[in-house]
Amino acid sequence: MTSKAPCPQGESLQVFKGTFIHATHTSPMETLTPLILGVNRTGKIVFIENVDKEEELSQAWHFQKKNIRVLREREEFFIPGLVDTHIHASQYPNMGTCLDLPLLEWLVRYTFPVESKFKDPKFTEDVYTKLVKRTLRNGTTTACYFATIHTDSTLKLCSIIDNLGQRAFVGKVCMDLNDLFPEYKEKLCESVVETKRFVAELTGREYPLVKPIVTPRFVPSCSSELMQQLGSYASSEGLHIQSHISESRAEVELVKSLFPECKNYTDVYDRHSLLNDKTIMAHGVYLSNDELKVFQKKGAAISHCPNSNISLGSGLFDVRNALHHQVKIGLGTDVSGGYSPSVLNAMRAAIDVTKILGFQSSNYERLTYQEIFRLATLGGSQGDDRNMVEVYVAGKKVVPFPNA
Ligand SMILES: Nc1nc2[nH]cnc2c(=O)[nH]1
Ligand SMILES: [Zn+2]
Repeated sequence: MTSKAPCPQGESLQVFKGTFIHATHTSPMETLTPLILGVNRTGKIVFIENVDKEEELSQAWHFQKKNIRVLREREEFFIPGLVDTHIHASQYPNMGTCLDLPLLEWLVRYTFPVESKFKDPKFTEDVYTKLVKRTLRNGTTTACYFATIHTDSTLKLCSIIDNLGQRAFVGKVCMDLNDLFPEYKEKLCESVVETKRFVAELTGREYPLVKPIVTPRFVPSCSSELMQQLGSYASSEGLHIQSHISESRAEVELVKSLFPECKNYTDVYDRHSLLNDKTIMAHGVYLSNDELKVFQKKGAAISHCPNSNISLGSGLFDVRNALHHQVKIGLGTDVSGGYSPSVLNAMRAAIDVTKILGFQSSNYERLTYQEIFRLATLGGSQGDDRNMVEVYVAGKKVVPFPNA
């Protein structure tokens, strides 16, 4: 996206004029008005300038001023696309239901059964098409998806996303332990081989916007051997990693009992090479300050999933404390632990959570609306190195995260 683009003759453009609102590292919400923006046929922004350049631009780019779409003042405005940093595409059939149990029981009773159904190609195509269309309608232009353990079904999700034009990281779920629902798990070797097949096939398809992400489900579902192999594979290939961490008290206790030699939950992932600057971990409600320091040091990010944390009764994640520790934070809907596929809903839930934390301690520094807007946009894009393009607004270079 650059204002210094060349100006080919006769290229057909869509041109818009109006208020633009965005977030930067130094300002959680900045209103730029009025600006004029041109988009070419491939959907690329070719210029953003002050409106006083309108005449000059219309000559350079050969568009007629009567064709400019002028946004209604105070009613219409542009914002960046919303980023959902944690969503289970495969849990869409359960969305809005089945929220009467805490996490570990909820997984066994409702979640593993629905995910098992994705071995059926017809079911896969039907559900994933509806889900991706729904997230796009809700303004999600980028998403980090969990699919299921089924490789071909997960590849189908990728092709649907590519077709519908969303930007995404997609993970084939890896899990080799599941005593409570043994129909839904893989063998250790199968999980690793299938992850490699998934990555190879997806990479080979060269979708411009859809990339793989290595996805161990969470510590209780993965053997130490599986985590080790996934960690070293992700490192050797430079792949992104996603999982869950410290979502509920019972889960944290379970992990403690499974890995008594580790200092804490974060240490388990760290010892298995799963914590680095390409990692995004969902929830983090019960992370200690020591663990947050490790996140900061490693450059790992947290997906704040407030709707899910409340719906499953997991707890309240303290975003302010994590930001004080300089940890990267984005917002996640966590469908279907969260009952809504909308990042706007996640923003509302994040506001509720910060208010509740404010009720609990009088000197708590609540998040502002503007900071929550930044979490939903720029915050969620921080780990995506594909965003590292030069951005010019009205001829001025914008550096979203100068120190990142
Ligand atoms: N919310 C949520 N937490 C998890 N932890 C492990 N799996 C899941 C899941 O599917 N949803
Ligand atoms: Zn989740």
